[in-house]
Amino acid sequence: MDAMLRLSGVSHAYVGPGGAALAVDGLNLDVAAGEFVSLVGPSGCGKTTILNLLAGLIKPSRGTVELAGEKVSGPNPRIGYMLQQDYLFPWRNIRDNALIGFEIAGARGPEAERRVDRLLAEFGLAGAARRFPHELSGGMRQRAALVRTLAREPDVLLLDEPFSALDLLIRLQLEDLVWETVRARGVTAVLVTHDLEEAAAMSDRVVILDASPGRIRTVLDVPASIRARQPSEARWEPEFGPLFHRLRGMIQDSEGGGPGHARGAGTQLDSRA
Ligand SMILES: Nc1ncnc2c1ncn2[C@@H]1O[C@H](COP(=O)(O)OP(=O)(O)OP(=O)(O)O)[C@@H](O)[C@H]1O
Repeated sequence: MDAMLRLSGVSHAYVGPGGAALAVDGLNLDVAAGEFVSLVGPSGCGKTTILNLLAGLIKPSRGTVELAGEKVSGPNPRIGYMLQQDYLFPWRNIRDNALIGFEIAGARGPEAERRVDRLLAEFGLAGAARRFPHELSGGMRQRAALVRTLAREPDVLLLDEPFSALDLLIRLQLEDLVWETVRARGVTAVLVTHDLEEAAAMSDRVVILDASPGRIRTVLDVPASIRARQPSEARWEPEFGPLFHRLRGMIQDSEGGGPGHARGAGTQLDSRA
């Protein structure tokens, strides 16, 4: 299958007063159309930098980033980006927040409004359409942010820890919602997360990055039985436990530690998550 996203020999260095620091080093990665890939690795290993490169928000110091065979040279409406914070405008109601992308593109009209209203209903937000962000729960705000991102029908969804600020139950609901949405629409997704369970339950493949600078240590294929189930159900599959333990072992290796290096329950990569 042709790659929807392709990173070829990509390196990125941030230049500061102390000189240049390499955040991503010679990365090669293909993500097929409709595939769901997670990036995991120790804090500072370059995960967000990789998403920003894919989004065209920063340019690689070396190598190329391609979207459907075309070089990414700046932000592209075919790519939607969702972050841990919802970044909803507090002075706009939920519906008007969701329509902002169309307004910026000069494309707000009856068709755009119909599309947003449909998505708001699908995401259980029809009754909240005229409410303002401060009147909603964190989970509802993230759903509203998701509606805003999906309204322009992106081919690619980049997700940078979008669930990490939410309570566990809300997080599980949103994982299912995002998973179902991208599967149903054939969207290509790249998720950055510190939650290994989340990565294993949502993805087709998990990319494990080395401590620093960003290099791929290994890529783990998720078994078909897990991929076939929505994330909340996938966790009950017999193969899930062994997969999780393999993933945790690889992460400990990538951090340069052995079994004694495990932290807490071992599902999170750092204390922030
Ligand atoms: N704007 C920037 N200027 C300078 N250095 C930066 C900048 N952004 C990130 N870095 C550095 O690049 C490296 C990779 O950062 P990045 O945020 O991509 O890692 P990460 O894996 O997403 O980290 P975390 O898991 O903590 O979010 C880190 O050493 C970080 O300090």
